[in-house]
Amino acid sequence: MKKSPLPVQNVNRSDKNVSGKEVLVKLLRWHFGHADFRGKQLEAIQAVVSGRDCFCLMPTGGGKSICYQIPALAKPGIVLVVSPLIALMENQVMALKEKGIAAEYLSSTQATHVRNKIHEDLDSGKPSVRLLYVTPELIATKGFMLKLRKLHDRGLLNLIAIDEAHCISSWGHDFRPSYRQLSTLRDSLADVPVLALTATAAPKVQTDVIESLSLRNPLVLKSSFNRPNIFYEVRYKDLIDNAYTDLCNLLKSCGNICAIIYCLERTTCDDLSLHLSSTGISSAAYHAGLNSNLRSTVLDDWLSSKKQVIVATVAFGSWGARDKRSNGFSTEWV
Ligand SMILES: Nc1ncnc2c1ncn2[C@@H]1O[C@H](COP(=O)(O)OP(=O)(O)OP(=O)(O)O)[C@@H](O)[C@H]1O
Repeated sequence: MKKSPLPVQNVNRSDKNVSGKEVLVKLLRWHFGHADFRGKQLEAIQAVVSGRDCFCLMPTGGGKSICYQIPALAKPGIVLVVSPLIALMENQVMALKEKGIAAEYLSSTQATHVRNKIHEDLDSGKPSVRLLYVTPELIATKGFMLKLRKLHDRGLLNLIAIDEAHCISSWGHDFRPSYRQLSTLRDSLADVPVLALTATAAPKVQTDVIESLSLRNPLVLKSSFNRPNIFYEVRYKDLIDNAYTDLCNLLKSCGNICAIIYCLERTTCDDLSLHLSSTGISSAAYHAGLNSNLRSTVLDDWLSSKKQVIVATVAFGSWGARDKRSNGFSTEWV
């Protein structure tokens, strides 16, 4: 059953009240069912709802999304979320909609009528959308920047959240040129607070992100990267008779688990996925060589447990296993 959202108008609009812990915890419990904030979440949320820029470093799965989702519920207006991957946007928007939260994403993969509907909402007197996910490429277009300025002039832009903010830095492992364009956001939308989120800890990257986005006196939050619930093991391919067989045995010994296997090359994904399927492990390949419909289907099948294992390149997203490559593949259990 969908919950009706806690009406924003019930929240007193003075910044002091909307950033109060009691109000924010109430929103967290009502909409997300979590008992309390974790790590640095509350500090990040309080900073941005009070209008301060924030740089937030949290490990993968640390709960970064809540840091911009709660502000969208605490204050009127729209939270713009810049995300590098359509699969991630789709996934978050779907999860938010299931919770009764008005979220949308804009991407070139959507049908024109879907995009038009979102634009109509944005152009209406009182847009219903609270979280709008977009790619950095869209921000770089003149037309969309104009739209953002109009929303801003009408006092409707609450926050700009930049997920995977390390992509802006050429020092990082994931530099994406379109992220560089985000540096224009500060010039065009000067007084909208910016929240930069990343799980990449290199100090050079942090400084670069803060400078590139022109964050003003940002609150810099860094969470611990110690993940006691994660077990790491490296197996060297040259010490194993057959890496595929070893991997199949490992998967089978874990029972009916859900897994991601990251590979360096598309052909390895296809090949390994076929191999796993031939041994009775339901799996699918995911990489940039597949069309977006197929990638969406693979993601849905995996999320709904129709497929047990996804064999992917980094196109599958920044879900954390990128740096753990060893001898051709790495795995992350979820
Ligand atoms: N305060 C909380 N209490 C309990 N669970 C939480 C809390 N905040 C977030 N979570 C849960 O933690 C998980 C990870 O959250 P989330 O996806 O936001 O992490 P993330 O830091 O954005 O990860 P990634 O780096 O992969 O994007 C989710 O299942 C979410 O529901």
